[in-house]
Amino acid sequence: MNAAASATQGAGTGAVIEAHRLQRIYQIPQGLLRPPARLHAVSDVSFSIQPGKTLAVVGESGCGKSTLARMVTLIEPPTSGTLALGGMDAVHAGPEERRKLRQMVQLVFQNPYGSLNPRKRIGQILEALLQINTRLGAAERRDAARAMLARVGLRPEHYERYPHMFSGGQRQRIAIARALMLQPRLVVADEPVSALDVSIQAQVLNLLADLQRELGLAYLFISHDLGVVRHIADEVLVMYLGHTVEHGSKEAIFERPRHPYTQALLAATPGLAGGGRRRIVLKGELPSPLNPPAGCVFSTRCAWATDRCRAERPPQQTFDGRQVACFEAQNIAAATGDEP
Ligand SMILES: Nc1ncnc2c1ncn2[C@@H]1O[C@H](COP(=O)(O)OP(=O)(O)OP(=O)(O)O)[C@@H](O)[C@H]1O
Repeated sequence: MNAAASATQGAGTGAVIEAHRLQRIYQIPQGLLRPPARLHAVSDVSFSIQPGKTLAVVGESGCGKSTLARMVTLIEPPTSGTLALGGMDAVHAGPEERRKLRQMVQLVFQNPYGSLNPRKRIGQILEALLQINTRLGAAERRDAARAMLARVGLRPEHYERYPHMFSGGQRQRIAIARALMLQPRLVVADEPVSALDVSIQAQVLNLLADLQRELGLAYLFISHDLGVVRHIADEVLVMYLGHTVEHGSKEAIFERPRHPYTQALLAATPGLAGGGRRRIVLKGELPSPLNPPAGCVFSTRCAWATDRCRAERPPQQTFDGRQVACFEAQNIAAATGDEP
């Protein structure tokens, strides 16, 4: 399939986003005498999200989650691969199409304070988006901003206040309000609750779930916290060193993880280790993406790795109702008495 044909496939499936074999390589300067090194931040990641559904992307720091978020929100182009938003090709879009695409997908960050102008009142911050992107008059913009504040659980008087006058949870509500002002279809939430107290986390997650139900939003939810992901995800994509190692329904991933890395992540999360499942403890450091292992990228830390794993990269295969990139998945399941 050529790039343009592949990028419009979301139109037929009804998916809000369809990403196919996304890759992002950074060129890292090595001084005057050596050519730049190639850092594979994201390699060959594919997924789609339907309206009203949440795909969570999980993995350790440095595995490429934020790079993926920047590609999906059109901040950075992929080095290769295709991306369609609402059935429109987002990689080859012209300026007018890009404007439409940018409204279709919005980003919520971990630390909203950094992105809220401290000198602007909340009402101004929300209205500015409408002023730039719509033809609404001043009164309509004001009504829309007030309505959005109410929708995210803030009070009308908050309209006149400045960002520093809010708590962390309230600021995240403002960031969500701002993300929704232009009626996006996809919200990319990059660690949206990691900076909040646990009790506040639950409130913000409930708000996101309510808004998703009301508005039919698709979420790409990026988190290293599997406890949070278990509450919000429909599907989970596990990344390691830029690669998808496992991708499936929340139930498949949490109840019967098949990749040793997913198993290790779950084992490391209190309360999620799972009944009689064998604990797999991660050994060693995350390798440098500038010098990734040959073969399976997880092979240097995997207790099950064979010579083949160290030499050959495992392709994604369907096993027990999910995609998993592991030559040994079946053997591990058999050895641990956990066969499908
Ligand atoms: N602009 C850039 N230039 C060069 N390398 C980059 C750039 N952005 C990210 N990287 C590298 O790409 C890899 C993936 O980074 P990324 O920030 O996407 O990971 P992450 O999973 O989001 O981590 P974290 O949770 O710490 O943000 C890392 O090795 C990082 O150093």
